[in-house]
Amino acid sequence: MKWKERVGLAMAVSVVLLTSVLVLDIRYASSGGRAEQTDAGFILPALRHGTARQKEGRQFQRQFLDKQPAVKEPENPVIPSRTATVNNEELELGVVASNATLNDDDPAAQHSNNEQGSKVDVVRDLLKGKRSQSTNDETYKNAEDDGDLDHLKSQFKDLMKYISPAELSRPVKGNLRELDVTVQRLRNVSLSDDATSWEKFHVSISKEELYHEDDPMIDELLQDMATLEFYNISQKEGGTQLKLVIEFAPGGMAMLKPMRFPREQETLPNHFYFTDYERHNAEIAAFHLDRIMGFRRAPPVVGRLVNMTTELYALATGELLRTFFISPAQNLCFHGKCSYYCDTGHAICGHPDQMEASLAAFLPDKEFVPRKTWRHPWRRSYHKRKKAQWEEDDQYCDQVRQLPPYNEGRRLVDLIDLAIFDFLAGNMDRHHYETLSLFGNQTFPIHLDQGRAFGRAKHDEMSILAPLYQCCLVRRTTLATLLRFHHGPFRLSTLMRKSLARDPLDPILAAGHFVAMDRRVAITLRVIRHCLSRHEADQVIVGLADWKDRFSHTGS
Ligand SMILES: Nc1ncnc2c1ncn2[C@@H]1O[C@H](COP(=O)(O)OP(=O)(O)OP(=O)(O)O)[C@@H](O)[C@H]1O
Ligand SMILES: [Mn+2]
Repeated sequence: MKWKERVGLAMAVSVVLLTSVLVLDIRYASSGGRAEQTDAGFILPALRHGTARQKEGRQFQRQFLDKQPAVKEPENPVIPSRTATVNNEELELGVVASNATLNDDDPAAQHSNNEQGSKVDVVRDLLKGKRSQSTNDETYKNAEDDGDLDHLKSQFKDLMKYISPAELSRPVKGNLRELDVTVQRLRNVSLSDDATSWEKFHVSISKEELYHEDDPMIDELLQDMATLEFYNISQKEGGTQLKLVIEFAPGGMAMLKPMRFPREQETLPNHFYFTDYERHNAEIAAFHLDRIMGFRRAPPVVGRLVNMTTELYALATGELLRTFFISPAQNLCFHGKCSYYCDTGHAICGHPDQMEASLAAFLPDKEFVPRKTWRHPWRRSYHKRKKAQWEEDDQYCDQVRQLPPYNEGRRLVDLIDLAIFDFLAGNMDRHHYETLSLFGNQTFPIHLDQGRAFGRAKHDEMSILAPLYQCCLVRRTTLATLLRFHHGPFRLSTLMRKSLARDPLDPILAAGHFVAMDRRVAITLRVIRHCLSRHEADQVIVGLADWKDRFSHTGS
C-alpha cells in the first residue's frame, strides 16, 4: 500500500469510529431523555431537560451540531414582488390627493420621501401647500429641545376653539359612561385573595376600555410577564407568522413574538405590508402608544430577554421542538411551523441563546368572555396587484355609514381612532378587528396585532388615514389629545420615550420613529383642518355639541 493510500485509509477509519461514538452518544441520551430529530439534525436532550447535562450538552452542540448534514431548502420561499413601483400604486390616495389645499409653515411637515416623485409626494405637497424643502432629520428635532414651543402653539390656532385650554395640559377624560359595565359584573364573579394579575385584568375589563387609567394592576401584570417562570410553551395556531403561547406557573398566559432583526432594520423595500416581518418591539411600542393616546384598547405588552435553552428549548415538544437547531455561527435557532417565514432560511436565532421577545397578556378565554371578529371596512386587498374598493372610491364612507354597526353609535368613530393610532405607528396591517360580544355592539374594538407597525420611520403612509379623510369624522377628545401632543410641553415623542423607558428592553424604538410620530401628529391635524374647511364643525367633530353645552355651563 502506498503512503498516500495508508493515510487515506487511516482517515476513513477514524471518521467511521467518530460517527459510531456520536451515534452511541445520541442513543444513550435518548434512553434517558427525549432525543428528537430536528430539521438540521439531533440536539441532545440534556439541553431540553434541566441543568444536569446542560454543560455537556452545550459542548456537544458547539462541537457537532453545525456539522450535521446540510439543512433542507426553505419550505416556504417568499416570492418577492416583481416591481418596486407596485408599492407606489398601493399608496395611491383618494380624497386628500384631489382636494387638499392646505398651507401652513409647520416645520414638522417638511418630511422627506425616499421615493422621489411618488404619488405620496404629490399628496404631501398638497397637504403642505408647497414642495418639501428638506430631507434632513434635523428639521424634525423635538420642539422642546429647541425651546420652540411658542412656534408650535402658533400653529393650529384655528383648531383650538374646539377644545378647552386645560385639555392641553392633561389627558382628556373621554366620555366613558359605562366604565362600571365590567366582565366582573356581567359574569358575576368574585376574585379570591390570591387572584393572579391576569385574573384581576380579565374581570376589570369594561365596556369602555381594557383596563382603567392608572390601575396598578397593569404594572403588576407587566412585571409578572417579564419575570415569572415559563411553565409551558406551544405554538399559536392561526395567524401567518410564528408566535408562541406562554403559560406561566401560577396560571396566566402571554403571546410571545420573537425578535428577528435589530431595531434599525426597516421594512424591506420590496416587501408589501402583508409580507413584512412582525416586530416584537412594534408590539411593545404600540401598547404604550395606545395607552398614551388614552384609548386603553390594546392588551398590555412587555419586552423580555428570553433564554432560549432553558425557557424555550427545554419546554418545547413535538413539531416545534423539531425545528430547533444550531446555526453555523453556533447560535441556538428555531423556526416553528407557520405559513410565513417558518423555515430554516428565516429561523429565529439567539445570541448565542439569548433572544428578545414581546409578551402580550392574553385576553380572557373565549369560553368565559366571547369575542366577535369583524372584517375591517378599510381592509387592504392583501394582494400585490389588486386594490380595495376604498382605494379607488372617494365616496366609500357614504356606503359604510349606511351599514350596521357603522350606521349608529360609536363604531365608526372608534375605527377612526384606530386609523389615527395606526397612522402614528405606521401600521398598514389592519384586516380584521375584534370586540367583546359580552358588551354588545356599543363597545370598543380591541387594538390587537400591531406587529407590523414602526417599519418605516421616514415614510408617512397617508392611506392609513383613509377612514378619517374619507368620512371627515373625529372624536373631539381625540382632537384634543392630538393638539396636546403637538403643542407640548410634553410632545408625543417625549411621552413615548418616558413610557418606553420603563420596559426591560428599552430602548424599544430607533430614534427616527420618535421624530416620525411627532411629524404624523401634525399631518393628522392638517387632515382634520382640511375636513373642517369643507364641512360644518358639528358634522366633523363628534361630541362637539355636548362639550359646548357643558363648557358654556361650567366654563371648564
Ligand atoms: N393578547 C391576545 N389574547 C388573546 N388572543 C390573542 C391575543 N393577541 C392575538 N390573539 C389572537 O391571535 C390571533 C393572531 O394574533 P396576531 O394577529 O397578533 O398574529 P398574526 O400572525 O399577525 O396574525 P395575522 O397574520 O392573522 O395578522 C389574533 O387574531 C387573535 O384572535
Ligand atoms: Mn398580523
